Amino acid sequence: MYKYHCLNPIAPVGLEKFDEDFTGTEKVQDADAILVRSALMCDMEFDSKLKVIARAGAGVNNIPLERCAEEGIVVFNTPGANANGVKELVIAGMLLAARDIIGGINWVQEHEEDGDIARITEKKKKLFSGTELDGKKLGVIGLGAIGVLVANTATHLGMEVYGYDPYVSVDSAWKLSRSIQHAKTVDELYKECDYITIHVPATNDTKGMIDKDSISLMKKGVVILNFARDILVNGEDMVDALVSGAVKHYVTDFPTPEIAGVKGAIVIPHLGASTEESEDNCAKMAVKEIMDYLKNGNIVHSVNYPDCDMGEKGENPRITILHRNIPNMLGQFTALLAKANMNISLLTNKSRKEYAYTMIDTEGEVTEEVEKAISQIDGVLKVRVLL
Ligand SMILES: NC(=O)C1=CN([C@@H]2O[C@H](COP(=O)(O)OP(=O)(O)OC[C@H]3O[C@@H](n4cnc5c(N)ncnc54)[C@H](O)[C@@H]3O)[C@@H](O)[C@H]2O)C=CC1
Ligand SMILES: O=C(O)C(=O)COP(=O)(O)O
Repeated sequence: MYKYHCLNPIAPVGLEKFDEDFTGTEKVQDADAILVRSALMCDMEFDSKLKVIARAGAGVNNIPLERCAEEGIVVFNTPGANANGVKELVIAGMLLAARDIIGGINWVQEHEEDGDIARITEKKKKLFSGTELDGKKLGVIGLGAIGVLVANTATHLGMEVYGYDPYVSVDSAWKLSRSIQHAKTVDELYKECDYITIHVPATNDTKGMIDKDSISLMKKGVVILNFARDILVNGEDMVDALVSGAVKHYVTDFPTPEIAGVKGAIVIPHLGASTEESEDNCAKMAVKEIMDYLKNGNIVHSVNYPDCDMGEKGENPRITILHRNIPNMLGQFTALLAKANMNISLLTNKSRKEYAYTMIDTEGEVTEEVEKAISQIDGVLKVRVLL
C-alpha cells in the first residue's frame, strides 16, 4: 500500500482517482508521495521513504529540485493544466488596467446609500473613463502553455501581438497564431508595446528581468502584467516607475508589502490558477503521474529527472534505477544481472543533465542481494524493484 500526503488542499476529483493501492496519510514522514501547490518546501527535510513529489500546477520554484534529485525523489509538475485559468485572469488584468473598473466600483460602493445615485452616476462617470485594448500592442514574454493562450486570445481582441521566447518548444510554436509577430530580441518588444506580460519560470536567469534598465526601454505609461512570479520584477524599481509614471499600471498576481499599496499597482492575491477547472485538471494530472511512477516506474512530466516511459508493468519484475549521468552505469547494471544469471526482456535508459534513469524488465526473480548490489554501485541514487 502506498501512502500520499497533501501539503495543500488538492481537488477531491483528483484524489478520487487513486486506486485501492493508495491511501492518504496525515503524517508527511510516512508518505511515499507528496502532492503540493504553492507550499514552500525548500527547507523541508525528506524521509528516505519519500519517492515522489507532484506539484499540482506549473511553477516549481517552491521545491528544492536539485536536492530532491540527489535524494532520489522524482518531482513532477502538471504542464498546461492550469494555463487557461491564468490566461483568463491576464485578460481581466489588461481590462482592469485599461478601464477604471475598480475605481468605478469602489465609488458605487461608497455611494450605495445615496438615493440620488442614479443621477450623480451620470455626472461622475467621466472620472472613471479609460481606453480600449483594440489596436494596442501587446508583448508576451515566454510562449509556453500560458503565453501562447494569452497571445492568441489577445489577437481576437484586436491587439497587435509580439511574442518573445528564445527557447520556444515545437509544440508551442505549432499552437501560436500566425498573426503573432516574432520579436527577435526582448528589447524590440520593450520598445514597441503598450502592454507587456511575462510568462516565464522563476529561475536565476529570469530573476529581476524587469528592472529600471528594461523599464527605461519601454514606452512611457506602459502597462506591465506579472502572473508568473514576484521575483521576476525588481520591486524597488517598479515602485519608482509607478511613482514617476514611467509605468502606468503594474498588474500582478503576487502581493508583496512593497507593492501592495502603491498607486497604479493592481494587486491580485495569487488567483491565476484558482478556478474549479484548473484545480481539477492539475489534481487529476498529478495523481496520474504519481500512480504511473509508483506502480509502473514511468516518469512523465518530471522537472528533475528525464521522462522515461516503458508502458504498464507486466508479469515480470521491473527494476528502476535513478542514478548519475556518468559513463559505464548501464554496463555495470547489465554485467551484474548477467552474473546473477538473469535475462533482460526490456531496457530503457534516459538522461537529463547530471541525472539519468534506467528501467529494466527482467525474467525471473530479483533477489534482495541483486537489489542491494545495484544500490551499492557508485552513482546510483535510488533503486526500486516493482513486483
Ligand atoms: N499566477 C498563477 O497562478 C500561475 C503562475 N504560473 C507561472 O507562470 C509560469 C509559466 O507557466 P507556463 O506557461 O505553464 O510554463 P511553460 O513551461 O509552459 O512556459 C514557460 C515558457 O517560458 C519560456 N522561457 C524560459 N525562459 C525564458 C526567457 N528568459 N525569456 C523568454 N522566454 C523564456 C520557455 O521557453 C517556455 O516556453 C510558471 O513557471 C509559473 O511561475 C503558472 C501557473 C499559474
Ligand atoms: O501553477 C503555478 O505555478 C501557480 O502559480 C499556481 O499556484 P497555486 O496552485 O494556485 O498555488
